[in-house]
Order: sequence, then structure tokens, then C-alpha cells
Amino acid sequence: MKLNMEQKRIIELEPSGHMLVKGVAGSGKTTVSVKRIPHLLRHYCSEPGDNVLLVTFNKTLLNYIKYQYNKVEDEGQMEFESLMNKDKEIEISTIDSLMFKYFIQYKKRNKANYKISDKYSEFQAIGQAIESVSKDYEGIKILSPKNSSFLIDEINWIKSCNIVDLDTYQNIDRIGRMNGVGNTPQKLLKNSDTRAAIFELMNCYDKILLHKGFVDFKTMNIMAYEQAQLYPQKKFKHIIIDESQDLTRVQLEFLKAIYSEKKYSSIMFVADNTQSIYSHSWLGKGRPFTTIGFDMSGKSRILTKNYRTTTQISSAAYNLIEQDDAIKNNVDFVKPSLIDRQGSPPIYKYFKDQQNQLSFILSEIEELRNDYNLSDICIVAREIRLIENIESGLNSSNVPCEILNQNEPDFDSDKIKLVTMHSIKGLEFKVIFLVNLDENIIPNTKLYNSDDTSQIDSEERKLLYVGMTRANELLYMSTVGKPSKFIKEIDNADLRIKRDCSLRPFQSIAIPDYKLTNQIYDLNSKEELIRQWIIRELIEVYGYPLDLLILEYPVQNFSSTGYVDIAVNIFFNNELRPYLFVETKKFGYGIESGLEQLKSYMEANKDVRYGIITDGLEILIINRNQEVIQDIPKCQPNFLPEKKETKVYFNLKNNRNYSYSFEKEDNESIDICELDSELSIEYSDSIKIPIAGDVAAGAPILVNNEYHQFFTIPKEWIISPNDTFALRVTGDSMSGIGIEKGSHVIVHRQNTASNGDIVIAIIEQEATMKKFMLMGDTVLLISENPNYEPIQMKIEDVMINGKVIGYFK
Ligand SMILES: Nc1ncnc2c1ncn2[C@@H]1O[C@H](COP(=O)(O)OP(=O)(O)OP(=O)(O)O)[C@@H](O)[C@H]1O
Repeated sequence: MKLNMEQKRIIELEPSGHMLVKGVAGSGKTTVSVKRIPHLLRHYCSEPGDNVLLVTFNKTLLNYIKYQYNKVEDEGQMEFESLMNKDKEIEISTIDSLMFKYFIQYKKRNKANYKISDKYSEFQAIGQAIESVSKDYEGIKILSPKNSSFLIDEINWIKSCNIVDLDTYQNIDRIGRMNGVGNTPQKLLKNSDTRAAIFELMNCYDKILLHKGFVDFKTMNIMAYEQAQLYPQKKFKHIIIDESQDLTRVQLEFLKAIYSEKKYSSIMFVADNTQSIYSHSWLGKGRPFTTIGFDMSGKSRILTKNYRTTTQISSAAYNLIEQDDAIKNNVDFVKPSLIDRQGSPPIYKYFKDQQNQLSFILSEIEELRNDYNLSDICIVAREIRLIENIESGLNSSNVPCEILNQNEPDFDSDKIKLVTMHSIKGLEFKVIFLVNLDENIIPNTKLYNSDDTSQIDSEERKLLYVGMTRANELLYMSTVGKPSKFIKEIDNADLRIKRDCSLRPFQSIAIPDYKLTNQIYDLNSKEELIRQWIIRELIEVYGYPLDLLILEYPVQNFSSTGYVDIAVNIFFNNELRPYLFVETKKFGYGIESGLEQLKSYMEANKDVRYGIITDGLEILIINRNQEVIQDIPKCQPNFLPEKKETKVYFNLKNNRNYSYSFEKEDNESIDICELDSELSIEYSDSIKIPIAGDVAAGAPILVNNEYHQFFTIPKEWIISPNDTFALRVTGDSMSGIGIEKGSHVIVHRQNTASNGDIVIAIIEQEATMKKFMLMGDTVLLISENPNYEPIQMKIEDVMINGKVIGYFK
């Protein structure tokens, strides 16, 4: 991997206290964090005890980082490996395990043997606390057992923010609240009895837990922080905090407490707020670094290029961010810049039921096995139960798979990995299936309450964004039943209906936008929706002009006539003939029955080359031999009527042949090449020459003066603009030199001629074109066609009207 300039600069930056590295998903934040370690060890850890700590958010990410190191075998990496093993100057740890060690010391110091509470004891404790506190707070509706989840969540939030007194709680902006239950307590107003009651409830709840020998996880964090402040066992000269946007205030303050600030020390926050998916996080909610005592002005670096995913996947994922003002307006928001890594756009599939989704996953995996290892594939869902469903489906079909174990994940095992959206943070796989992107699942509406649904939407949207940006190469997204509202936020043009196919997923079209309505029997039919979608795709994606499409195209099959839903015609040798037949069924109807019909239509028509059958969900494309092909053939220029006309012009001024092309609809744009040369000829100016009429190259006819049509030719080809005109040839007496009936000659008006000139001669008020030859006092007018005899005339009977200076062959 060749690091970019900014990545290199960050890795090699001279440590000078706090700094921030912001970056978009896949921009190399983790890569930079990890590669900075050997640099710090080598150059900025010279004193005994100097050390480096890399903190990650979760265990999977921690193991992933370690795994990445074992995998890479380049020279620098080996050096790093040896550094890692040599001594204890470096520690890579999760924030939880670091804090837990301090909690143990806290317990020892206080001679207490607290255990971390489980969910059951917490719910029991909150029930008792509600009962007790509500006596003193009559009329505070929130103190009800039905709000237990909400209240526990609020207590956890208070502790996460390290709010230790009521006054602070009464006055703090409550950002990022979730309740965890469907029913919804009212807004928690500042300086209210409700807040006072909750604070009291927290104290009571803690006492009840403590009485049973428990502290909850967030209290454990506070105890660890207190221990680190008072008795920091080991301080670190350099701390790098990956995914720092997800940490709570207590966790951040804890890290500050174990940071040893001295000359050339550093604490580097690595963050991407678009990936902040935890409601209790501190910085991810848009709070400035000054709230934790750091002023980041002039101390932040930005990485904008997403190296992980293809341009197509990045663009599709970014649609979600575009919809979210809260994310875009965040001070630390970084807009991704695309790198040119082309690949397939994400594939979006809709399914009626779980079984169909599973069958699709199984059949795709079967295909993918040709190009990928099973360990390259990861299936991701919002909830663990959904992952377990897929796991059991894969197991029943004997497809090796495993739910990624947080503690000892085996990234290499030849098994498909299954993981929740929360745990896939920081990881990446070549192929990702995001399954069950269904209504109520994402956003998880169970988390909604009355006043902060947009906050929850924002968090859930980021979760989907995180999931989408984990894919290196291929991303599948699927829905069972009603799709998540986030799917609509992704531009349909950024999605595809299947692999290696340009067709975009079905989208309904409003009746006023229907095409070819004069050919439709029933505008309201369900089939018409599908037909109009395919018509739009044929035009917009595959480039077929609307006027080549015919609806209800008749096909004669023995004695009966069938009607194909859409026939796409093409021009073949300037003749229209059907090329594609499309049969459509109503949405989700299935394509089996239609396929047989399509095949019979194709057999009955000898011209058609391809057939398509679709019900908006499934699509099958077959060729003439009834073989399945992946994509609909695109419209080719030679399928269309010729727009350009090319003639050969023979210029009698220099005796050279030119290829002369012009647009049929705009004959002023011309293209001229010397014949047999591809190179266009530059000419200084062009001029419009009127077609003055016909000239019979056989029997002479009258030259008239009505100029309706023109030729555009280079000025260099003529003698004088005002004396030049063109005539259409109606006879064949000059065919021997290539002046055929129907072609045109360019004439310079003059009344003299030299021997050998081709002239327009007026004889008895009629024009004729002949070769001029003066013989004494008679003129010979010679045809270039052995069928015609020369005409001999007295010189006074012949009037020369002009000389041919060139002609189109
Ligand atoms: N300069 C580079 N050239 C090529 N690949 C790179 C470069 N920098 C990073 N990558 C690759 O891009 C992918 C993403 O890198 P990394 O995981 O460090 O990004 P990140 O910013 O931490 O992502 P996220 O925040 O989404 O977890 C990795 O596969 C990494 O190897």
C-alpha cells in the first residue's frame, strides 16, 4: 500500500500534545493510527518508561487491528512486529478492558467486592427505586415501571457524562437521548421536577444495587476514572484513540488521566462523526473538544479519500449523509472525496419473505464462490436475532458460517462471517450482504419516543452508512416486506437489480409520466407499472430511442396472433426489425409462466435476438438460443437510422477526390477528408451554395431560379460566391466520369469555356451538361456515355451558362 501524502504526514508528525485526525469512512484512519506507533516508538520514546497506547472501541476491532498486523508481511511491518514483541512499550487495548483493570484496583483500595450488575438486577433495582422515589415526587408521571428502560438509559447517560450534581443535570442540554421502549415519556425540561426526580432516582437505584453488591457498568467506569485520577498506575506518553467519536465523557476523561503530558508527548483523537452510532458518546454528538479541555484549533488533520470501497458504493452510501442535516452541519463533518476505484454499484433486492431472501443469499454465495473465499463474505443485520436466522438457514444448507466471536474472532476461517451492524464497525470485507433493511428494523422504531425521533433516525442512518462502507468490492442490500425508509434516501440510479447488470431496481412511475400512452389499453393496470419501468430503463440506461419501441407488437404463431408487451426495433440495412422482446408481469407475480410465452414469441419471429421477462423483482434475459445472459444489450449506433450522409466530391479545380459528410438534419455541419484518409481537412470558411434546379445530362431542361435547398461547401472549392450554384443531375449522359442521375454538380456562372470543360449549355432555352469542345466555328457537346452521340452545333446557337467546377459522385 502506498500511503498518500497526508497519511504520511500524520504518521510522521512531530508529537506536540493533543491533535485530531478526522476522516471519512475507509480513509485510512486506523491504518494511520497503527503505522504511527512504530514511528513514535522509534523517534519519540527514548526515555525509560516512554510508551504508546492505542485504544480501540470494541474487541472485534481490537482483534481486527492485531490480525491486520499479522497478515501484512512488508518490511516495515516485520520491524513493527519485533518491536511489539520485544518489550512492553506498546499496548493495544479496548477502552473497556483498560478501565476494568483500574476498577479492580479501585475495589482493592476500597476493600470492596463489587460485581458488575446484570440486566435482571438492574430492572429489579429500578422497580424498587421507582416505588420508593415516587412517594416524594407525586405527579411526576415519568416515575413509572413502564418507563424502566427509559429511566435506566437516562441514568446511564447521566453517568456517562460524569454529571455528579443535580445542578449540572438541571442545566445541561440533553443531547442524544434514547428511551428503549415504545411508549414515550415527555421531554425532560431543564430545571424541572422531572429532572430532579430522575436524579434522586439514580441515587436510590445505585444504593439498591450496591446493597446487593452490584455496581452498574457506567458506575464501574466512574470508579475506574476516579482510580486513574488518584493513582494512575501506568501513564502513557503517547495515546492514540481510534473511533474516539464513540467514547463517553468519562472514558475520555479517564484517558486524559492516564496521559503523561511532557515534551514530545501526544494524545491523538481519531474520529469520524458520520460513524458515531452510540447515543451516550460525547464528541460524536457534536460537542467541541474544548468541553474536555482541548482546543483543537490548528491541531486537526483531515483524510478525505475513501480507499476501502468502490466509487459506486461510496456514492450510494453518501446519499444517506446528504439527507441528514444534523450530520452535515456537525463541525467535525468531513465530506468524502471519491477516488477512481470503479466497481459494481450496490445491488438492492426486495423480498416478500425471509425464505426468498435466504434462497437469494444462498444462490449468490454459490456464484460468488467462483471468485471469492467464504472468509471474504460477511452478512450483516441490524439485530442479532436476524443474524441467527440467516445462520441457521446457511447451516441447513451446509454453507460453512459463523457469527463473529467478539473475543476471539477468526477472520481467516473458511466460513462466511455473520455480524451485527454495531459490531462491524472498523472492519471490512470484500463482499457484504446487508440483510433485512426493513421498516421498523432500521431505524429501530422501538427506540422512538415523542421528541427525539430525528435524533434516533440520525443515529440509525449512520449505522446503515457504517454497514454500507464496510464493503471493498460488492455490496448487496435486501429488504423483506416493507423497505426501510432509508432505502428511499438512496438514489435509485446508484443501485442495481442484480450483479453484472445495468438495470436499476424497480421504481414506480406516475401515470402522467407514462410513455407511448396511445398504445396502451389500460393505463391503470398493474402490469403497466412494470412495463413503464422497463421502458424507462430501456431508454435511460440502455439508450434505445423511444420511437423504436412498440407496445403490443403482434406476433403470428400458426393461426393465432400474440401480442408482445414491448418490442424494441432496430434498423438493419435501413430496415426496421424487432431486436428485443419484453414480457412483463405484475409486481412480484413470478416469471415462470411469462418465460414460456416469451420463448414461443421468440420462436415465432425469426428476427428478434433477445428476450426479457420481468415482474419488477426478478428478471431473466435470454438470447436467441434461449441461453440466459446477464444484461440487456445496449443500443448501438448502427441500430439507428443513419444520421450522417457521406458523398464523394470530385473537385475539378485540383482533380482530387474528397469524402464529404453532413448531418442529415443540419447540412451546415460538414466534415471533409481527402478520400481514403481519416484526417479531416481544415478549411478557412464555408459557403452555402443554392441548388438552383435540375439539369438533364441527357435531354436539356430549363434552369429555374427557385432556391429552396443549399449545399454547404468550403470556400476554397469555388471561384466566387455570388456566381456559384448547384444543379441536380437528372440524366445519365455523364455517368462515364461518375456523375450519376440524382447527384449534384457545382457550377461557376460564366459564358465562356475552354476545351475539355464540363459546361452547362443552354440550347433553345433548355439546359444540358456536356463536355465542351470547340471545332472551328462549331461546338461539339460530348457525353461521357457511349450510348449518346456528340451534339454538333453552330457556335452562335450555343449559350454557355456555366462551367462545372466539381461534382458529387
Ligand atoms: N493510501 C492507501 N492506499 C491504498 N489503500 C489504502 C490506503 N490507505 C488505506 N487504505 C486501505 O483502505 C481501507 C480502509 O482503511 P482503514 O480501515 O484504515 O480506514 P478507516 O478510516 O479507519 O475506516 P473506517 O473509519 O471506515 O473504519 C483498508 O483496506 C486500508 O488498507
